[in-house]
Amino acid sequence: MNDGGGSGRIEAARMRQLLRTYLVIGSTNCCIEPLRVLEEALAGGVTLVQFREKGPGALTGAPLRELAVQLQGACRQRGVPFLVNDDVELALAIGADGVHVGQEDEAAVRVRARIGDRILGVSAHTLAEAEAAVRHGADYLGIGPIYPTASKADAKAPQGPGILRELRACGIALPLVGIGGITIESAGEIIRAGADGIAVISAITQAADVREAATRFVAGSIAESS
Ligand SMILES: Cc1ncc(COP(=O)(O)OP(=O)(O)O)c(N)n1
Ligand SMILES: Cc1ncsc1CCOP(=O)(O)O
Ligand SMILES: [Mg+2]
Repeated sequence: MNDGGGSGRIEAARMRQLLRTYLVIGSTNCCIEPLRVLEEALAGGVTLVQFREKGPGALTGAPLRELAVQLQGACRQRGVPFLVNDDVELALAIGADGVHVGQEDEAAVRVRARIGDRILGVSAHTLAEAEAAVRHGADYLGIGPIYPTASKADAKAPQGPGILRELRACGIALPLVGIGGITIESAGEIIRAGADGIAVISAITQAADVREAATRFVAGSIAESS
């Protein structure tokens, strides 16, 4: 399953649906067992999952692969696509539904050649980066950080929702997801600014009640789209 719904690249309309409540998760983001956090978030209705194992204490080697396979299995049980951040080798090895790469990672045009029709997400911070990613075969763009974040040590300066309005005004039509410091309270503004969804790490993974937090994001997303 890459949830393109069969052979060929995923349709933009389907990609927009998947981006509505996009969980990004790694062991360093979780206060309890990552599988338990993911299962609670899936029960709350998250629509897409990215495995992002980065930062101090991040797993490597066999333990990293084992966690990836474990989390992917939980997503498969719920029919939610599972993407891998940065590591194209790992994504291909475990049969993930796609990858997300940034401007400092393997070039999007080469990743597209390696992954075939699987989902390809690319980070963009400027119109030029967004236009290049579109040319190079991205299925969606990750835009941010929108707000300050403690989950990415090397994050660029927060841009605010205005970057989303700018990209849309300049003709970027690809599915967009906002990321960076997004909370339940700020999610609506991200959608109104032009994003198709929101990507979240800490507001879900570090919530006192993960399922409830995910549920509130999903409910907010539905309300914004109605
Ligand atoms: C959905 C989404 N958007 C942006 C990012 C950031 O990717 P990148 O710039 O490559 O930084 P790292 O996440 O690799 O530190 C993302 N991972 N997901
Ligand atoms: C991976 C990434 N890319 C830009 S900001 C960020 C971290 C988002 O984490 P949080 O939702 O906890 O701010
Ligand atoms: Mg990256």
